[in-house]
Amino acid sequence: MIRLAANLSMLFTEHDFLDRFQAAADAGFRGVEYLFPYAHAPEALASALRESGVEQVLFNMPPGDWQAGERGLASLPGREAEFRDGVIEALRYAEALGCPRLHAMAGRLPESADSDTLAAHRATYVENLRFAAAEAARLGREVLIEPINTRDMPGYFLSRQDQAMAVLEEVGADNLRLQFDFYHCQIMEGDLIRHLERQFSAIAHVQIAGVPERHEPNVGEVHYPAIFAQLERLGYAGWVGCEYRPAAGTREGLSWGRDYGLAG
Ligand SMILES: O=C(O)[C@@H](O)C(=O)CO
Ligand SMILES: [Mg+2]
Repeated sequence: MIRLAANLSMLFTEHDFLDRFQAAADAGFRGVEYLFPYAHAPEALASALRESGVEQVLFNMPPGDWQAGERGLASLPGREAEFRDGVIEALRYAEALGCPRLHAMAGRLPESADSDTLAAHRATYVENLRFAAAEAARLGREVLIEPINTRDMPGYFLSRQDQAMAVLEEVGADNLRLQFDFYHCQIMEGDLIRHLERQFSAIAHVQIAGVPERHEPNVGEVHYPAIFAQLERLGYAGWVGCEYRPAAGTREGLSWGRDYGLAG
């Protein structure tokens, strides 16, 4: 069964952040995800979850200075202490929100990156992910890594599926898993169903959006009904994060999800 989660960083932005939980529930979503919870007290978020009856399915660890263009810390040499503090802070929120999985963003390479820079990022990434996975395991949580397309995020360290699979293997932690975002994979590599099949056992969460505009999933070059059918055939039991920017209003664009329980 396809279970849809609303990404509250992109959907329902017509509402104040804490009101988006109820708006998502009213539209038929049973789960929510978003980039970052840290601007709000965990108690306020927990009460928004409780009152709306939706589950918190995912959020991201602190990403460094987002306004300054940072996109995660996990692979950044010299920022290990900050990354590790962020892991502890994210786990504190995960406990308060009952959230089972956390995304650790990798960060960007400098423009001048050479092979030594790449090797240093890779070594830092592996060590930091080992730390994050061990801390998360003590609390029964998962840590996810997500390849992101370098057109939207130039220089992002983790951009390809085989790179992510090699990192998962090298870290070797059962609770370190893959966040498979069909939008990013289509832009970087295509061949979505074959990637899904090959990586299925590593996948803990998937996300969708239309390509190339990142609007509703029924607009653009990806045929999501075939992907949903394949997820069902494979027995996918996780959530499908709806991480797209509505072309007009959020509610106005939900008709694509009628077959999956949305009030479009
Ligand atoms: O795909 C994305 O953009 C997100 O899942 C994310 O976590 C980083 O922006
Ligand atoms: Mg994503």
